[in-house]
Amino acid sequence: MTGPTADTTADPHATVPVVVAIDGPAGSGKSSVSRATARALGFAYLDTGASYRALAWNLLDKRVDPSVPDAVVASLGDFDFAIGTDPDAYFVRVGATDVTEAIREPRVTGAVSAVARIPEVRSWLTERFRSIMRDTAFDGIVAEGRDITTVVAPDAPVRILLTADEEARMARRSKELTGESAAAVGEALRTRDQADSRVVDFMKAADGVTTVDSTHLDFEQTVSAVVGVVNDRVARTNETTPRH
Ligand SMILES: Nc1ncnc2c1ncn2[C@@H]1O[C@H](COP(=O)(O)OP(=O)(O)OP(=O)(O)O)[C@@H](O)[C@H]1O
Ligand SMILES: Nc1ccn([C@@H]2O[C@H](COP(=O)(O)O)[C@@H](O)[C@H]2O)c(=O)n1
Repeated sequence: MTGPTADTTADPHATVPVVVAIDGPAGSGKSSVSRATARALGFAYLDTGASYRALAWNLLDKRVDPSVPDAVVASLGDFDFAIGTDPDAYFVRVGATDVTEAIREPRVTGAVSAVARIPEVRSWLTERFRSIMRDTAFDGIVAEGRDITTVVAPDAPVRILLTADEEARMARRSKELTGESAAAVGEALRTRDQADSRVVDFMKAADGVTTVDSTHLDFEQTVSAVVGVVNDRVARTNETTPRH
């Protein structure tokens, strides 16, 4: 299915990719819902958290301490990572190593916030994200993370805060991580949100950002709600964009 496209003002025959920016706290459904939304719209999907995770994985692999900013920044020079943006062919690689699964391990999750709070890391990755969004061959791209609506793509035509109350998020995460106790899963989720929200505010919607609260929605209903916001915002953007 082909999704909506945004008109450009300069050339009526040219289109720029529609950027759908989605932020939210841990376990709110950003990755799974964004990927399903991208699939439904025929768009690309950019998982920015996976890039922060890949960097944390690389540091642990090279025995660099993620809490030492100078060492982390120095490692960026030879940080060679690639991420798949086709929602049907998702992968994360560091050099020749496929780390798609490894970056979800608790040891990486436990290290990632320290890495993400370093300003040089944020600006280095932000540039990568912007170039991936700009160069996509798809009609649009759904990019999800913590600062996409506010820092990475504040001018995106569609900006969404995807949220759910803490109880629902903890329950969903616990279901996935069957090897860990619900208490440990809940504590890890809360600690990470607290650390991350000292760096960027993803708990409340910035001006112009639409909130989708999935607390009382199942997965399919949440995807439909997000697709509905995209179609509505793109239709409005096209109505108000002058044609030449
Ligand atoms: N509306 C929903 N109802 C039930 N389960 C859901 C819903 N939305 C997402 N989920 C499930 O919740 C779990 C967490 O979702 P997901 O990993 O996409 O969250 P996330 O926001 O990307 O988390 P993190 O930031 O920690 O990576 C997944 O198992 C997903 O399938
Ligand atoms: N835009 C973003 C995305 C992620 N982070 C940091 O990465 C961690 C992992 O993200 P997940 O979405 O995969 O859970 C997250 O805890 C943040 O520390 C970020 O800072 N900005």
